[in-house]
Amino acid sequence: MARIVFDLDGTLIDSVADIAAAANATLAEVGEAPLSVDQARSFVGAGAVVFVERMARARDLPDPAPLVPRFLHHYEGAVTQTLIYPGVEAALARLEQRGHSLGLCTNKPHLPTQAVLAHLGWADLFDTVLTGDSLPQRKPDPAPLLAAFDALGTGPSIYVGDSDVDAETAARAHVPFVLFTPGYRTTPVEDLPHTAAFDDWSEIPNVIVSLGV
Ligand SMILES: O=C(O)COP(=O)(O)O
Ligand SMILES: [Mg+2]
Repeated sequence: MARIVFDLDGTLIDSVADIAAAANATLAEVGEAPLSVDQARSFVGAGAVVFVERMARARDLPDPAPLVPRFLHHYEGAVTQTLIYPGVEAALARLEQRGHSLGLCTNKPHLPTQAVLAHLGWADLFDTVLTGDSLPQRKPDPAPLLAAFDALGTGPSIYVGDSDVDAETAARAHVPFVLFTPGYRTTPVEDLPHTAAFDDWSEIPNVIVSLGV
């Protein structure tokens, strides 16, 4: 049986509306105009600090540092607009029934990750959870992904994610990468290295079988 690790934002959940709301609450506090949801989506993937750096650049703010704690404060409980992609829960239940172990490796910080997992009733769904601040390194550094696989014991490894950062992380960790194409990637599918791709969660159990694990 395999160790299957999943990314969170843009892979299991569509959370950009909550992230944009936290960003826009932050910008409002410093008298700046809001981001569009599309703009916010294009800034997600490399963690909260990089998100704030991109947001500050978009508003010509020279120093992102003071915005980081403000953004994290608004982000902590930002769960109400987040949606689970259709078919995710049935697919994860199926994989678990087949005996695979399931982990989470996200660049989302610990507090909003815990908040959204609790909100969705997923607090006990994953056998291990690595967040953007669990280790000194975050994706695309392979360390958190490798730590997630280690925590799941032994067996073949598969990483499922949506973004350019995820593709690079998997390549650097030397593990097969399964790409969820409707997520938050900013690069065409054909330009992202991947082992397999899918656009509907009902396909994932068969995709995993096709990888021979
Ligand atoms: O917080 C981010 O930037 C991205 O989170 P993810 O790694 O779950 O896609
Ligand atoms: Mg993602």
